[in-house]
Amino acid sequence: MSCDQRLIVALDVHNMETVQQLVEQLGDSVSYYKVGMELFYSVGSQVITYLRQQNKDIFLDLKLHDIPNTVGQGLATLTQLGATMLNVHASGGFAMMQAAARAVKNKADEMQVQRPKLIAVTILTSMNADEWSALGYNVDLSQQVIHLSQLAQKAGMDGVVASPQEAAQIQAVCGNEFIIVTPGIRPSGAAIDDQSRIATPARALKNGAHHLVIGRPITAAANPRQAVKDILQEMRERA
Ligand SMILES: O=C(O)c1cc(=O)[nH]c(=O)n1[C@@H]1O[C@H](COP(=O)(O)O)[C@@H](O)[C@H]1O
Repeated sequence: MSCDQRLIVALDVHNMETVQQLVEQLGDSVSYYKVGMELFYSVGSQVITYLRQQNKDIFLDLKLHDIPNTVGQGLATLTQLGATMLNVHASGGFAMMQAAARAVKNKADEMQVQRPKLIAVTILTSMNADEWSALGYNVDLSQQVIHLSQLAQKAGMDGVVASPQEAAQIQAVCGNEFIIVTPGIRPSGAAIDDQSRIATPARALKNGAHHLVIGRPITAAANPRQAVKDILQEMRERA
């Protein structure tokens, strides 16, 4: 089974044994993995070293959100790990995103390595309209996703994380080169879990997503390799 760079499998587990089992089981069918808070807080940078040894691309998803200096310094450190892509929260603001972009570029230049892509999370895919309005913003959720995407682009981000439901609008205003990463992907019939703004893999790709982040529909499946195979099939047939 050949892999597809558009699929990023979220390794939301908390020990190296499970990581190794999954990566071995998925073999050549997956070339891109996401390491998030659960795994990174549990095992630290050894997972990055391991995935690099396996020649995998890595999205290190730690969603930094703090004052510009703190985020910049944190990202400079993370840049040294050699991940393919890093992220921050767009709601940290324009100056924070600028500081983030600058810090990653400076560190990569200093180390003479390829600069990791840096993307901004717009509004979490778990959030629905009711939860959004409870936060007190007087703007439509999807409008805010578009606004944050434009702000992120202006601040020098390479792309955004958004739901597949907003991908088409983001592409329309930010262009084809701007990377759109969509979690909230559920193959038809799969459990929705804590996600809200979801779509199938095929729909997400049609809407313009460059990468699909998929976790539990693969990692919690009885047969993760078969789950990947089915998802890849769906991506190819209907994309
Ligand atoms: O930045 C992310 O990756 C992310 C942003 C977002 O808005 N929603 C979201 O679900 N994610 C991540 O994407 C993954 C989705 O996992 P599943 O819901 O299991 O497919 C999780 O690791 C989340 O941390």
